[in-house]
Amino acid sequence: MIEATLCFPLRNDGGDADEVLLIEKRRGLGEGWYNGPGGKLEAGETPRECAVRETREEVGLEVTTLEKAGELTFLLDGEGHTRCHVYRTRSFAGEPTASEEAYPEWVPVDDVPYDRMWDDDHLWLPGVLEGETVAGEFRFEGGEPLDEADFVDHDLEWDVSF
Ligand SMILES: Nc1nc2c([nH]c(=O)n2[C@H]2C[C@H](O)[C@@H](COP(=O)(O)OP(=O)(O)OP(=O)(O)O)O2)c(=O)[nH]1
Repeated sequence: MIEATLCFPLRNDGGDADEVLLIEKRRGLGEGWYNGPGGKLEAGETPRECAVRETREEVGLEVTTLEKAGELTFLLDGEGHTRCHVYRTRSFAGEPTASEEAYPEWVPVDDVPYDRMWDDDHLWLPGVLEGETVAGEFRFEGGEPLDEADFVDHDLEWDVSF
């Protein structure tokens, strides 16, 4: 199974609302959709190290003090395809900048463009952005690539400890 990560940097907008740093993905799986910075683990890397590296590579932000918020398993045609470790953080240095892989954008947490994201994201990302923890299993059907398969059903468990 592919091991991958997602990282959701959060900041206060100066009032009483929060914003999340999303990327518009410019290539690879999920191209053209919004997501958090993230990607696949490299050899010898921990999920946390991967989330830090991918966020640096994709948007130039140095994130620290990552809080584990989720563990998501994506199944394709009944077989484990990707396990994704989800983090959030309010600690980072630098300014988001575009890369070959991603255009970054601060988005109000109440205005996340779920219609331009993976079909399952509206089920778990709102809770993650509110500070909850989640374990989820998401079943897709229709063959590779995963981002062209149909999302068919899911199980979610909230308030899990990692
Ligand atoms: N939000 C969300 N992210 C997902 C879903 N499924 C899924 O694989 N992802 C994430 C996990 C990874 O962060 C990312 C895919 O990995 P990636 O960005 O490295 O893929 P890629 O094909 O572009 O790989 P690369 O060439 O850059 O190595 O998509 C999903 O249903 N929702």
